[in-house]
Amino acid sequence: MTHAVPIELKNLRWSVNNLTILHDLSLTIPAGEILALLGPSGCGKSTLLKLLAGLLQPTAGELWIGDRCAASARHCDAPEMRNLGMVFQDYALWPHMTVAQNVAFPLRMRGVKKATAREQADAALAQVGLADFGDRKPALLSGGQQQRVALARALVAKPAILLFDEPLSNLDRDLRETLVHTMADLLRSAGITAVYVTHDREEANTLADRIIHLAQGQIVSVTHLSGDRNAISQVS
Ligand SMILES: Nc1ncnc2c1ncn2[C@@H]1O[C@H](COP(=O)(O)OP(=O)(O)OP(=O)(O)O)[C@@H](O)[C@H]1O
Repeated sequence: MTHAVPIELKNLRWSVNNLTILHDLSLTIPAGEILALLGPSGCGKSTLLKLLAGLLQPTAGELWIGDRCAASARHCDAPEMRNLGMVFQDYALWPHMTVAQNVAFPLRMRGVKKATAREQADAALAQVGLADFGDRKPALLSGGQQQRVALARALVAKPAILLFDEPLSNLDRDLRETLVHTMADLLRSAGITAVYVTHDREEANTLADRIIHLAQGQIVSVTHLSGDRNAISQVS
């Protein structure tokens, strides 16, 4: 079990070329919550994810991760200081490495010895249902299996936060349905705080504790799914 951390956005703004893309967002994501970000193309979902990851710096406001101000207009903690993992749409696996080497890579980068890293990679692969796939090359795996490898690679370093950018959008519907359940189970049992960007309302409904609906860089409504799964609050 990971030590989950809360995330807090305090009037977080991001502008580029005098254009404000995210408008002073304020939001608290409690430790261990799975939050889905839903909204039309161009509303700012990926931009918000990049601010959380440390790939962009806010123009104004503050981002708090746990009890630390991770970013503001004055400073920005590097991604590797934030104890987070990311899973992308295109898997981003290294083709020249085996599946196990891909999963072990974040551990090797931290100086974990080869044998220990392999053991932990095998355990992470077992978690995502790929126990026997460690010695294969990623190209020999299906899209759904490659995305499981990417998930194992994100989980292996035991991050406090996982960020997902439309991870299932390249897969067919049946696979998406299976994988979304696998992800929800893994995130809940690991107690990870997760932010999950998607276009797919059903996926968000299945996975998330809460859905934030974004439009034109603003939060327009919030749907609470745990407890009363139909409670929707409008944000004026
Ligand atoms: N570096 C940049 N320079 C100029 N405009 C940018 C830059 N990055 C993002 N934008 C603009 O910010 C807006 C939000 O982009 P973002 O990628 O966050 O949207 P999104 O909701 O993730 O869209 P999609 O669902 O299509 O991925 C878009 O209008 C985009 O063109």
